[in-house]
Amino acid sequence: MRAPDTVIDCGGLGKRYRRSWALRDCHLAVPAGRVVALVGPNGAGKSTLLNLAAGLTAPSEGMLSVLGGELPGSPRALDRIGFVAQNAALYPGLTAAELLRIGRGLNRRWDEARARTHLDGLGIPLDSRYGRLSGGQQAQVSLALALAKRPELLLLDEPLAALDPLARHDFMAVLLTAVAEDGLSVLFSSHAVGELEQTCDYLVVLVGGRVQVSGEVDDLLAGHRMLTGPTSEADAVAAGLPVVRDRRAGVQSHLLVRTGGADAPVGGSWRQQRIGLEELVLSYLREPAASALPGPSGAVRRAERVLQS
Ligand SMILES: Nc1ncnc2c1ncn2[C@@H]1O[C@H](COP(=O)(O)OP(=O)(O)OP(=O)(O)O)[C@@H](O)[C@H]1O
Repeated sequence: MRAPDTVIDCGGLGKRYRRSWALRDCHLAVPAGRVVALVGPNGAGKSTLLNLAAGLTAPSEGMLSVLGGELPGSPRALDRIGFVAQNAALYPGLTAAELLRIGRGLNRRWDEARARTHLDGLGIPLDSRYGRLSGGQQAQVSLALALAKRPELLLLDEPLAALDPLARHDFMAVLLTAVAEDGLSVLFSSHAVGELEQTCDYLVVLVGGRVQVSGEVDDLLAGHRMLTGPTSEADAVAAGLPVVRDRRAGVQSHLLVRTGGADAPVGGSWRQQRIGLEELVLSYLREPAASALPGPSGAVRRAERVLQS
């Protein structure tokens, strides 16, 4: 089977719970082979999007497909997707070994040796009851179960939320090893924006149920500049550029602008520098009206990939 170009495609996707919309008019084309961070404030719709991709709930409007055209929840999608829900509460009275046995019975593809090696390597005893393990160990058992399916796409809903820094590090190390070995794609929601730059290579920011930012991390970082200069000239500079965030601090102003990759066309007393992913994400979250979505260049790149394949 040919590997898909995209792992999540949606257009005009909406999900309504009674009168309120959890997601509205979402358009995404997430390329395969990426570790994708899904970021946004509480209630932005992250879990809703992950649940839709896992096939646990159905869209109210629009279209959503996974793994290059599969219907979420269909047998072909279920076989190829691993999902760890938010606060994944596995049966607390069962041991890790018993959970593995259940997984083996429920999945057509099941790599038990991999799961055992994973848990052995972290010193997690297979005969411990899940409910007696620490939060970090429970997260590792959930990850081991999800990876034992050898999924092509792994969906993780806030996997790091309850973990201390060391446990987060261990969790991401196991995940990134699996990504390197299997080439699987990962979509994980997270509030830990400070840690994303080391772990993800694609970013989706959801705000108020809509996609505010989506793109390759490298492109996003290359495509923004922080401009610093005299407030007396800030209006004139801002007028000619797509400004994401405008901060006036006395005589000096800071403008975060989208440049599309090149330096911004400013000189004189203005300095410009690149920013890190955390600052970029926080700037967009503080300015919900700003957006950075794939324009024609993204569409061209996708079209080129299709033509080359
Ligand atoms: N089953 C449900 N019934 C009714 N409303 C729901 C349901 N699930 C989610 N919602 C609503 O949909 C919106 C999006 O919720 P969702 O859980 O997807 O956000 P989130 O980004 O994952 O939030 P958090 O970061 O707090 O986990 C919220 O307003 C929430 O109250």
